[in-house]
Amino acid sequence: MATTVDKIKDIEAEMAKTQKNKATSFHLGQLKAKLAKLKRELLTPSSSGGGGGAGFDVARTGVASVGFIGFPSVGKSTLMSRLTGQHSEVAAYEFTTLTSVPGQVMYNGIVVTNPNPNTYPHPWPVTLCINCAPLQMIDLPGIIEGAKDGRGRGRQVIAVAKTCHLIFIVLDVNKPLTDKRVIETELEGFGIRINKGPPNITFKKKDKGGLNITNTVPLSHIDHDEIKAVMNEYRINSADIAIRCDATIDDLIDVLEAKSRSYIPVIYVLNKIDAISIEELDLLYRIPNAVPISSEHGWNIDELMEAMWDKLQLVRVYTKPKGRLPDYSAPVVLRSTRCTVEDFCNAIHRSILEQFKNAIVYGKSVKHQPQRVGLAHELADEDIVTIMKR
Ligand SMILES: Nc1nc2c(ncn2[C@@H]2O[C@H](COP(=O)(O)OP(=O)(O)OP(=O)(O)O)[C@@H](O)[C@H]2O)c(=O)[nH]1
Ligand SMILES: [K+]
Ligand SMILES: [Mg+2]
Repeated sequence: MATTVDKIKDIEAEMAKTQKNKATSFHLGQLKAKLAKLKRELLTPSSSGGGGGAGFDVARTGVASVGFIGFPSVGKSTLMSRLTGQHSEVAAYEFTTLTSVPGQVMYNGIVVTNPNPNTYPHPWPVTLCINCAPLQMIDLPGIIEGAKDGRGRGRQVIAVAKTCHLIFIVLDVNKPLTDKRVIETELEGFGIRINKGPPNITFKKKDKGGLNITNTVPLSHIDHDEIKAVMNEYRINSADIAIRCDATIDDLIDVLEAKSRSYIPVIYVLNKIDAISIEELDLLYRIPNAVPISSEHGWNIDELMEAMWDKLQLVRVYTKPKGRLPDYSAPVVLRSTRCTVEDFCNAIHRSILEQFKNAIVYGKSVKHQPQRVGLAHELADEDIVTIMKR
């Protein structure tokens, strides 16, 4: 019996020899959908095509975790030791790291809360926040091309990265830059979408009425035939599909496969810049979302930390006990997708909700300084909050 990998190869071969035009678009849509389903099968651990074997996942600590992905010997473990002080074996030979190694870094973002009372929305003096947030770093074994299809232990490695809040794709600047594309393809093949959000497509299944496809922008990549072919392949006969971006067939499939897709920010960590010239370094600075560093020499690590903080989009909220100054020593750190007053209360202690009356907020999330808000109010970075009890 043909394995899932074989079936995938067959479909890919057929797609390669099928020219894209009006007459073939239905067929191509069908093939793409088939391919997506087979790939999902491959990623489901219990499937026959699956790699099996123990995973590398680790207990999560801190407010967010950052996974290190890269080819062997690009310097992931050197970076890990540099950032966290956590020892992770470093050596010149490939596959030195054999399992996941977690460590913690305290992001020491210094927050100047009141540089100018006229422009800053609260009346307290300049204060520094030192320990801003504990972040978990996860050093991982090196992967090789074909990892997503089961080569080496790449699948387990990428599976850990898929549950992280940020991925460092670590590259050796002495190696060809095409490595970047290879790693991206590995992650994409595993359902990870890099530095982008879900496509702006809404999709609602219905019991009857057929397919109702609307688009608010012209579609230059797909026609309705292709969309129908994909839906047909997913056995969806009736649905409202509203497309609000110039979507591709892959975007549509991502929406249908939403459960197995993860949208994760990535920083390209371009390591070993100690081995190149200034002219070469200038070129590296043109690559978007990249930070050139030297793990070994500790060069540009601060810039990497800042880029990490920006990408994580964490929200620091300071508590202000009634009648006292805000406590800047230890912010409550929330993720930007879950940063309501209710999330804030839960992060402190569950029991707070039982006595909650309202919250008094100073900061960027409110129009008036201060403003009384309820549980559903979304907080912003550096807000100051007093919880009023009943
Ligand atoms: N010149 C230079 N060498 C580095 C740098 N960082 C790491 N190395 C060297 O690169 C080699 C591999 O480093 P590791 O940290 O073990 O690389 P890794 O990516 O963890 O490797 P695996 O665990 O095998 O995947 C070692 O010889 C390091 O000393 C750097 O910034 N500059
Ligand atoms: K190594
Ligand atoms: Mg290593």
